[in-house]
Amino acid sequence: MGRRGASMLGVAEGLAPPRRPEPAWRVQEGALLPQTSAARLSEAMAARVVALGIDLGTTSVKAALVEAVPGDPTGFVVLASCARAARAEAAQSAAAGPQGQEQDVSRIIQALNECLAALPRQLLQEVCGIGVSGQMHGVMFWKTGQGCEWTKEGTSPVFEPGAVSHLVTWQDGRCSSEFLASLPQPESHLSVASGFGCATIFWLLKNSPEFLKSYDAAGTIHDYVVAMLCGLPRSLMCDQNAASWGYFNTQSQSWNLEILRASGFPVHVLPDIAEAGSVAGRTSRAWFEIPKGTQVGVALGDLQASVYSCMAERTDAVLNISTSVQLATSMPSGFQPAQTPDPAAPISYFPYFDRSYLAVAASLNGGNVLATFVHMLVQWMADLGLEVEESTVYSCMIQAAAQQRDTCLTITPTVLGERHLPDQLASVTRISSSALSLGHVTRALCRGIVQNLHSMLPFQQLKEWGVERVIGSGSALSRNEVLKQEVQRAFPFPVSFGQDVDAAVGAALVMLQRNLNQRVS
Ligand SMILES: Nc1ncnc2c1ncn2[C@@H]1O[C@H](COP(=O)(O)OP(=O)(O)OP(=O)(O)O)[C@@H](O)[C@H]1O
Ligand SMILES: O=C(CO)[C@@H](O)[C@H](O)[C@H](O)[C@H](O)CO
Repeated sequence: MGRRGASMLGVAEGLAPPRRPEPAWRVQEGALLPQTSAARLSEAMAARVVALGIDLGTTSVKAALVEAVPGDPTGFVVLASCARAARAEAAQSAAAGPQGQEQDVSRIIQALNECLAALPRQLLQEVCGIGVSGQMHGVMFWKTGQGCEWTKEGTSPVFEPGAVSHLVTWQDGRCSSEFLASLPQPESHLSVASGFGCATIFWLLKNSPEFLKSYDAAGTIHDYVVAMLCGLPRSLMCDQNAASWGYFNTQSQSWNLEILRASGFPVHVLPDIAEAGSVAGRTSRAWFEIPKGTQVGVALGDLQASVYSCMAERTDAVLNISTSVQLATSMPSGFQPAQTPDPAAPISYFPYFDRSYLAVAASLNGGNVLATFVHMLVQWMADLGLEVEESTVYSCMIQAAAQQRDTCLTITPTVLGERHLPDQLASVTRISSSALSLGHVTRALCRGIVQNLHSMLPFQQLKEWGVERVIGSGSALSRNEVLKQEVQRAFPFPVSFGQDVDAAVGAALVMLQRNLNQRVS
């Protein structure tokens, strides 16, 4: 993979993220680093290479310190990791109404700071690259030059958000079907849904034009963090995130500027585009114990970063269940999606690395459905005068469902609708008086999440595409035995379960590989 052309910013020396990344920089001599002499290779490998990966998720922030171990079968080791609940839901905005979903950026950065503070200080000093990923589709705004303030937390230098808006997340439902239908047709293979950055900006343009005048930069939450760490003069975004905003053409790697301008869209806030896997800049100051001048990668989509962390073979599919669900497999090299968006299609083609694509069934309804059920129970209990911790509810319901191996209760769990069927909400059928226990309901919810995914991408279809194995990731899956059982029951393949800091590890791996490539070239 070389330079992509003048329109791409921040593309440094060629990084070659492999299509099947797990053994990427496990040195399979010659395969990945063909011009490298054995002497230079062993010299490079002798030095310790540690990268920090960060994932700014919807529910939690995660950080992982990952070291390259060339002799190890996996090629890397996670030295330390940390996750912190963000608890960032902002109060309902009057303009957006109950469909709005916004998060408070200060809380997300606070959770990030807590994660960094919990990692071993000495290892942070050794970090040679920082990779960041996060919740795709969402948008936040800031004022260039005033996006943050640097301060100290204890003895550690940290930044705190300055002139920033809330983050309007991918779960935001303010753009109704009618509103979306009123927008111009994008020149892209991806259609535009509520919660996509450009749809949200169009909505703000129509409903809160004054709000937009307060800011001159926009990005995802992870683009914001990269911009603050590096002190970037303009916001910078990779094609993975740009595609998830809508009105971005992945073939020409450019925004649909003419279409957007013609509709009065504030194109000046759109980020510049960089190649996924390239370096956005270097830290402009020391951050915690990480030295000033450390390379920071352009922020990646959480979907792509999770897949990167665990898809090892061409015949693998990745099932990630965290707040939402994604089932992804890679398309053959050279694949190009049809250039017309199809809003009714349940499968999307998202850009991966090196101009390749992932075929993805991206369901909006995953762990968040279980979280909604838990909130409902906790609220009902409070209404009944009882107090119970959410974590207690999770463990009791998972235990109850583990003992309830089957159920006739059927739950279609689409409380958020789906992007291809926004108005089809959840339903419960086949309710009998003997199937109302906590175990029945939880089993039916977990089964429903998996069955809903199956309705979007029938698992047999994966077989036809040559998939032989499914790798499960995401903490809603790793923490829930019943969900794992339902996954194993539904897939006609062996399923292996990975780690729950997957996207953070994936983001770190991209930086590690880049660093190793630089050392040996
Ligand atoms: N105590 C618990 N036991 C089991 N599952 C839990 C528990 N607490 C939360 N969960 C599940 O984990 C989900 C959150 O997963 P995770 O922390 O991976 O989210 P996230 O990384 O922010 O998501 P995303 O990457 O999609 O943005 C919740 O939606 C819920 O279903
Ligand atoms: O789950 C998410 C954020 O926590 C999303 O970013 C998903 O990754 C995304 O919705 C999906 O992967 C693709 O649309």
